[in-house]
Amino acid sequence: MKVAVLGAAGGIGQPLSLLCKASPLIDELSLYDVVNTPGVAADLSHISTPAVVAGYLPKDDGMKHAFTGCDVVIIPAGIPRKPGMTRDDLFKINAGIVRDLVKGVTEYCPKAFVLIISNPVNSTVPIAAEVLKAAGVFDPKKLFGVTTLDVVRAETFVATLSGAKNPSKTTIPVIGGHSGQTIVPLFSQANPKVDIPADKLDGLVYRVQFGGDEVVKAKDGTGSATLSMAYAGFRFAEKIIKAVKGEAGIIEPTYVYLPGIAGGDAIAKETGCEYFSIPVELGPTGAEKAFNVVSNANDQEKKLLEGCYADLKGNIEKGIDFIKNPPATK
Ligand SMILES: NC(=O)C1=CN([C@@H]2O[C@H](COP(=O)(O)OP(=O)(O)OC[C@H]3O[C@@H](n4cnc5c(N)ncnc54)[C@H](O)[C@@H]3O)[C@@H](O)[C@H]2O)C=CC1
Ligand SMILES: O=C([O-])CC(=O)C(=O)O
Repeated sequence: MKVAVLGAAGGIGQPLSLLCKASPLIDELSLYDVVNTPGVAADLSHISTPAVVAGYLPKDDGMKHAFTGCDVVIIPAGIPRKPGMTRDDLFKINAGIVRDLVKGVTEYCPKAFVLIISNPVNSTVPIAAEVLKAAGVFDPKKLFGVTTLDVVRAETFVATLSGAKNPSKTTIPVIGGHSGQTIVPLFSQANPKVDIPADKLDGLVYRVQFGGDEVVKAKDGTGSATLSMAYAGFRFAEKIIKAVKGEAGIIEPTYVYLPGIAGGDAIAKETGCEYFSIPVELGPTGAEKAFNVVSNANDQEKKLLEGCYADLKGNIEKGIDFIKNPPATK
């Protein structure tokens, strides 16, 4: 199992690489960034776990060496938000970064599972899909927008009300996209059931939708969530790796191209969105089945979903357009 982290020297990349190095499921860890990967790799390589670590920079065919033979590619490369910015404000810089890295994937590891963390996820995943399509290697079951941090936040914040001792033992579908009102937690479908006092519900939903802003504000100009994102990114990557290795029954929400996944067409029709975060069952070939939790949303959640669709469709179009009609100066 060879895993690459692209943007490995960054705020997310370093702790995510640490978690990968600590995992007994990974044999080879490839760290790629435009800066500092030799140092990060040297540091991690002293940890006494099986994974063999190597760091690469763009020079000396670094991309080729870093990507070749990879089974899983995790992409947290790109700039983070500062206070006052939306995730969409990151598009100008991060769209081109994701495009170029995924072009590298098409050349050197076209069969890899690709996990996109770089924001705006609502648009960077369609960008990745268009690049993979253009190269004739798009497998929708293998491309994922990582929305696990929204799920992790929902689990954590709901526990402050329910008093659950281990927040991660409550399953909460968080669906839609990964920004503001496109993030829709379906607390009515929590398992085990959670009782949320009516006067607390709006505040709880808001906290899940704008949890990222809470961290951006607290970090006061030095970046956005990195440690919780590394945790969430590793949690999702580990689930993919376990599914690939044959573990059955793994289900997690993730942002996927719905028409390419069993059960996805009906959800795309109902939501009007081709890309959507939805619980999917993971298996050896990737996202094997999408679960239509949208149909079971209650009235309050249906209202939230209307707000989600309105924003998400534009974000998806913007990503697709970036590849189909490239701006002259990018
Ligand atoms: N999906 C999610 O839930 C979350 C996504 N994010 C996003 O993750 C991204 C990274 O955030 P941080 O790690 O905090 O940023 P950072 O600035 O600390 O690290 C980004 C890294 O990417 C590298 N990089 C830039 N261009 C590159 C290229 N062409 N090839 C390889 N590496 C390149 C930089 O050198 C840097 O080391 C941001 O876009 C942020 O918005 C952050 C938190 C949650
Ligand atoms: O808020 C941000 O910009 C980073 C992010 O996606 C999150 O923390 O959910």
